[in-house]
Amino acid sequence: MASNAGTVAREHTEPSAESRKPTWRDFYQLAKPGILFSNSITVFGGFWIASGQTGERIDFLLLLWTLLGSALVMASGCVLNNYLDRDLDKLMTRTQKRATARGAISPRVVMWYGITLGVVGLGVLYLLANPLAALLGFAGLLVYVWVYTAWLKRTSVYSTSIGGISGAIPPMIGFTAVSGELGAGAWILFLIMFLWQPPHFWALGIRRKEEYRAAGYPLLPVVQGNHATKLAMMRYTIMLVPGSLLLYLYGYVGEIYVIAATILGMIWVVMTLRGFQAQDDEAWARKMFVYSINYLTLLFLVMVIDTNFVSATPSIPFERIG
Ligand code: HEM
Ligand SMILES: CC(C)=CCC/C(C)=C/CC/C(C)=C/COP(=O)(O)OP(=O)(O)O
Repeated sequence: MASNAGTVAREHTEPSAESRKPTWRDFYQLAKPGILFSNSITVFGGFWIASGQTGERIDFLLLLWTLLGSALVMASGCVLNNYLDRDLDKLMTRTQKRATARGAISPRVVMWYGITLGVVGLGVLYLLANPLAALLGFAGLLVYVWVYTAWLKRTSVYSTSIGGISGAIPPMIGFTAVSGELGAGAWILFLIMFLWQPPHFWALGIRRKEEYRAAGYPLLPVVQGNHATKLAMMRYTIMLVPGSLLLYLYGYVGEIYVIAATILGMIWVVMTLRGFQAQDDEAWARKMFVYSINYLTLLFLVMVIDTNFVSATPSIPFERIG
């Protein structure tokens, strides 16, 4: 199936000499900047709520190093993901313009670009944050590049859920950069991100099911169909509501967060339920995908605004203290 589709895709999309020329923009895009930005929001969230528990000033220099180090490590993961997926990325409209799929940059250069980003990023985390933050970065990289990209994405319907472990690590990096240990807050943020990712990705999977099928990826919508995928999405969005409230139960955030997280989560559950009556699954899935990103951004925004700062030291920014 995959090889037939591949022949068809290649016939229509053989890149011209012009499209083969690499640009600086290609190198930038290989790091998947949109995904880096959202993941950095979660690093920031982890850093901020851990800072709330220390009773000390926010260490803005440490914040800067943590954001830089984690962004470099995540960029490394994205570049290496593009490197490893360059054959199948040719077969999907969504991905075939990537420099790796067009053959615009030599695979060796891309591989070394990814490795360099990773080594520098892990070095920044190790030397300027702490060894635990670096270790988590390394674990995230390993899961994303090796377990998800090189292994499960091509072979298993469980790739999305297990790959979600890597996307749940960035807020833990932010948290441990401050605390130096894996406190309850780190695990709760892990849980929130772990539950958020499958509905985020399956929305896209339903919308682009035929592309994924043609490329040969055993994604849930491809293997079990839209209905089974909607049921699975519902399980995750429902669990996300109580999951997100654990931050309040453990004293990291206040009541404003509780109200916002409940409303945001319930909207997502209702949207998921509406999927069972949708006339047009692709249109519904597009809305679900957009909402997943808005949900994540708003949840972390409110989390940061309503962080409980345990100390009444007036030097803490925004005076959201005590
Ligand atoms: C198992 C984990 C994940 C999978 C499989 C996944 C999959 C994807 C895919 C395939 C796209 C491309 C959409 C397109 O080109 O139309 C995408 C976009 C996006 N993802 Fe995820 N994602 C995951 C985790 C995350 C995480 C952890 C974040 C952020 C915290 C995130 C944020 C985004 C954002 C902001 C976009 C849109 C921007 C862009 O396409 O550059 N994703 N995701
Ligand atoms: C600490 C660390 C390194 C964490 C990794 C964080 C990270 C980059 C999470 C995002 C996961 C993601 C975008 C998966 C999509 O890959 P895909 O291959 O399904 O997407 P594609 O088809 O667009 O390439």
